[in-house]
Amino acid sequence: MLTFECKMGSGQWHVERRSTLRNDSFVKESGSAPETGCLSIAVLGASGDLAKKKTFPALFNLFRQGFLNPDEVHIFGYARTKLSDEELRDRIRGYLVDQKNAEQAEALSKFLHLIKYVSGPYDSEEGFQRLDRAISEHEISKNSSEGSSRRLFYLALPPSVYPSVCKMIKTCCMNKCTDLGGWTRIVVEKPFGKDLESAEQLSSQIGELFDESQIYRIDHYLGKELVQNMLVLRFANRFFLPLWNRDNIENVQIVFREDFGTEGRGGYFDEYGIIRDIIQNHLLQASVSEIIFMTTEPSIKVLCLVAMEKPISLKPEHIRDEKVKVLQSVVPITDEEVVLGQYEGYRDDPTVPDDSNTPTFATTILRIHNERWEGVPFILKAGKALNSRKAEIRIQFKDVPGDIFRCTKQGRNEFVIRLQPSEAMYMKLTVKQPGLEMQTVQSELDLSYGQRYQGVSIPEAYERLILDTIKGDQQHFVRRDELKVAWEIFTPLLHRIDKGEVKSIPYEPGSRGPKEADQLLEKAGYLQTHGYIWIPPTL
Ligand SMILES: NC(=O)C1=CN([C@@H]2O[C@H](COP(=O)(O)OP(=O)(O)OC[C@H]3O[C@@H](n4cnc5c(N)ncnc54)[C@H](OP(=O)(O)O)[C@@H]3O)[C@@H](O)[C@H]2O)C=CC1
Ligand SMILES: O=C1O[C@H](COP(=O)(O)O)[C@@H](O)[C@H](O)[C@H]1O
Repeated sequence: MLTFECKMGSGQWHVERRSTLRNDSFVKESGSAPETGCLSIAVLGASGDLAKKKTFPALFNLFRQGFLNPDEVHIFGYARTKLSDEELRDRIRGYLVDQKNAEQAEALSKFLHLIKYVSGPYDSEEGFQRLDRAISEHEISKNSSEGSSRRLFYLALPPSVYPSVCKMIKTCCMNKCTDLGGWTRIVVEKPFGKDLESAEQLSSQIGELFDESQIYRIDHYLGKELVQNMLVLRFANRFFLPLWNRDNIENVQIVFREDFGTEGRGGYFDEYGIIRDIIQNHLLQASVSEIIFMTTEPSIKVLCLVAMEKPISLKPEHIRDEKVKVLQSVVPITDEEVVLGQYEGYRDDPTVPDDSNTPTFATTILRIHNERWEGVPFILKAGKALNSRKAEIRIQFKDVPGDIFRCTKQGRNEFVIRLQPSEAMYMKLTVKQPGLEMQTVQSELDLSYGQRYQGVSIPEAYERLILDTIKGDQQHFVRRDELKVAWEIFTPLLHRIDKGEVKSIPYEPGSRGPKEADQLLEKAGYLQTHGYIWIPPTL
């Protein structure tokens, strides 16, 4: 159900519930078919941070909402740490649910009973044979015929162990036959490699073991509600079609900000930095293939969805083809269009070297050499320990030609897609200031989800993507060629940073980042609206 609002005579908002307007042709086109049969989900690295904070909570939410049928599903945790089933359950319990919610408490207890833990190393057959036996016992207990059972392996592990783990799965844990629709799929987290060469090497190692259709490279930004809305927004609305090009758009910004630092992940982060952690993946691309690579790199993925041409259909391969094309049109990044920063205090983490140049902030401009986007800067900005937490896409339009109101100084039209928090889309526009005088003022047309879709819970990105992997829908995952082009764009810059040729400028935690980044934006043509700020409406 969706909620719709209408303004009543009293000036009160009345919230009306109507059935969701579902377009079944979309479901058919996207190629996912319903599947049934025994489902075993193995979370490898179950003792870790991602597993407890994201993977198990997403599985629990799917279970609670009826997407994981207790008559078919079993969940296995696997890691080296020695734990009993009960100890694993105790570790994750607090992350799954609001303990005071009685309704959820009952579901929680049922969910936890579906979880079994197997301990073993990542590079020896013995542990994986035990995992296979545990899975087989479950399949037998459910009377599942061999050919229909489904096995999903979620690698919540550091990428360094992906090759050996994939080899062990292939040797010991594959679904024995697939003649009744059964399958084995692998979900892989980001970062998938450190540069073009290492990513390609990893792709080849895994590619020798699994078909692309079995690999799901996750980028959880592709699972965010408003990222998923991009195609609909762009291609189902007459408003946008004629405007979405270099004739009307001055610049595009894709921004990721966090108001906290690396918080205990300093060792990992220092090896990768903000470009590999956020920009090269989340902000840039928007999907790659059936080993499921769960990557969390939002910038590149988001850029693809903003800049790509209309796909010939909604089939995952058609969408991913368009994404690859737009990435292939990105020209090499120049050092003049990059500002790096590192927050003061970052090196206090004992796992970070005292002389680290690793950026915790970066603004970089990408230029797309094609008919639609020539001359339009795509500004990708990501930073940790800044003054706010948000992720958004900001499309700034050109000034109105022959402006009789002389209002350009107040601000340009902007279309903003707020991915998080407080999901929203709003259009900043100039209107007449209400009153007797003819004065203009900045205002907005606002679609705030919290207000517009009251009572509709927006799924977590991981929930949606795990469900897609179960359904076999690869649309929102990263295909190998997409990953390759994404690395091609950033590898030369990353190598220059690694060699210390591009320096990170210190910035104060809780600030906007280095002032040089704002100067770069201004140079690129971004005009900030002064004296106006959008405030998410409260109910
Ligand atoms: N944490 C997060 O918020 C996010 C993480 N990711 C990605 O998800 C994956 C897992 O991340 P996260 O859970 O934070 O990682 P952790 O460091 O918590 O590692 C997960 C588990 O892997 C095992 N492990 C850790 N280091 C090694 C090693 N060097 N060799 C072998 N096994 C090791 C440990 O289990 P044991 O010792 O018991 O075997 C650990 O519990 C990574 O690829 C990460 O980049 C992506 C997005 C967000
Ligand atoms: O992939 C990652 O994403 C998180 C931010 O995810 P979000 O969904 O909370 O926006 C980021 O903190 C982390 O550094 C990165 O690895």
